[in-house]
Amino acid sequence: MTAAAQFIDVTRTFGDFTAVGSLNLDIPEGRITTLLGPSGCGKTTTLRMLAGYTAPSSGTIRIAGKDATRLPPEKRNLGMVFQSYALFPHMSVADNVGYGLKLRKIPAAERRSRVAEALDLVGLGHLAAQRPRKLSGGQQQRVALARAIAIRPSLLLLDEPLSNLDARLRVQMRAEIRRIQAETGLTVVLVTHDQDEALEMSDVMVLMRAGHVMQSGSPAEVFPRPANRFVAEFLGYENFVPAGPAASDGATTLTVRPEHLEIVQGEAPDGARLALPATVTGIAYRGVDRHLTLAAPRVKGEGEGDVTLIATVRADHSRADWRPGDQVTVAARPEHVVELAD
Ligand SMILES: Nc1ncnc2c1ncn2[C@@H]1O[C@H](COP(=O)(O)OP(=O)(O)OP(=O)(O)O)[C@@H](O)[C@H]1O
Repeated sequence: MTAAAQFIDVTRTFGDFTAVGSLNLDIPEGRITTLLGPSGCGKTTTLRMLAGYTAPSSGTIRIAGKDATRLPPEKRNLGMVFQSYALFPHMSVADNVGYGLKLRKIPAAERRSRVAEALDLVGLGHLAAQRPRKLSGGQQQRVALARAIAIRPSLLLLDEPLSNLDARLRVQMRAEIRRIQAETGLTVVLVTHDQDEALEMSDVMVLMRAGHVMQSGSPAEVFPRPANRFVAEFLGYENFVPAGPAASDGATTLTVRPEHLEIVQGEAPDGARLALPATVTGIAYRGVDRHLTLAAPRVKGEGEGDVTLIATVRADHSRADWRPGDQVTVAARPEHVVELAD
C-alpha cells in the first residue's frame, strides 16, 4: 500500500510531558485510518501535527512522499472537519462550500461546478441557497464535509466529526462518510474515542495510549486479537482470567468475550481451552439473551478473591433458567480464548 502520509519517529512534548512519543505510522492512500484511544492519549496532537497546526519536537512528517515537517497548514492541501463545524453564518451553504476555492482563486465557473458536485455528493444540492442556521445538525455536518472535499484535498482530516450529533444520526453518518470516501477515493484520517465508530469506519485502526501506538491493523485483525489488556478493555472485552502455566510466553491473562463463554453443569466439553468452576451470582434478562455474572475462585497463588466473569447466553427453553447460587462450569473453546500480555 502506498503511504499518503508518514510519521517517522515523531515526538511532541509540552514542557516535560510527552504527548506523542516516537510515533512511526503510515497513513495508507485512499483508505480511512482512525486514531482511537481514551481522552489525552495524543490523537488530536497527532492530527494537528499532520495538519501543520502543531510542530513536532523531533522527527519527520512526510506527505505524498515529500518532507512536510515544516510546511505551513495552507501549503499541505488538507481538508479538515472539526467537532464544531465552524460554518460562516452570514454566507449561504453554497458560499460556505465555495470558500476554500475562492481563497485558492479558482475561477467562478469552475467554482460553481465544484460546489454543486460537492453538495450533490453529500445530498444537499437542494439547500445551496440556505443559510446554515436553518439546517439541522446533521445537515450542517454535511456542509462542513462538502466544504472540506470541494478543494480536492490530498488528505481529509476529521476530528471527532460526529460527536455533536444525536445517537441515531451519528450511526447514519458513519455509513455516509464511508460512502463518500468510497466514491471519492479520498485518504481520510479520523480521530475518535468511540470504538464502535472506529470498528465500523476504519480500514486501519490505530489504538493509542499515553502518546504511543498500542496496536494497529484492520478491525478484522485487531478486534479478535487484541495485543494487550489495554486494547482488549478498550474494545469491550470484559472477562480477564490469569493465564496459568499452559499459556504462551509473555501471556499473563486470558480473555474471552461474553458471548463465547459456555455455561454447563458438570464437566467442561471436550477440547475446552478454559474450564473454571464458578457460581452464578446474578442474571439479567435481555430479550432473547441472558446476561449472567459469575464468580470463579482463583487458583492458589494467582491472587486473592474471585474472578468475576460475564457471560451472554441464549435462552434455552428446554431447561429451567440459571439461578443465583447455581454451581456451574464456565468453558471456552480454544479459538475463542485470546492470550494477552499486560
Ligand atoms: N498545547 C498544549 N499544552 C500542554 N499540554 C498539551 C497541549 N496540547 C495537548 N496537551 C496534552 O497532551 C496530551 C494529549 O492531548 P491530545 O489532545 O492530543 O489528546 P486526545 O487523545 O486527542 O484527547 P481528547 O480526546 O481529550 O482530545 C494531553 O494530556 C493534553 O493535556
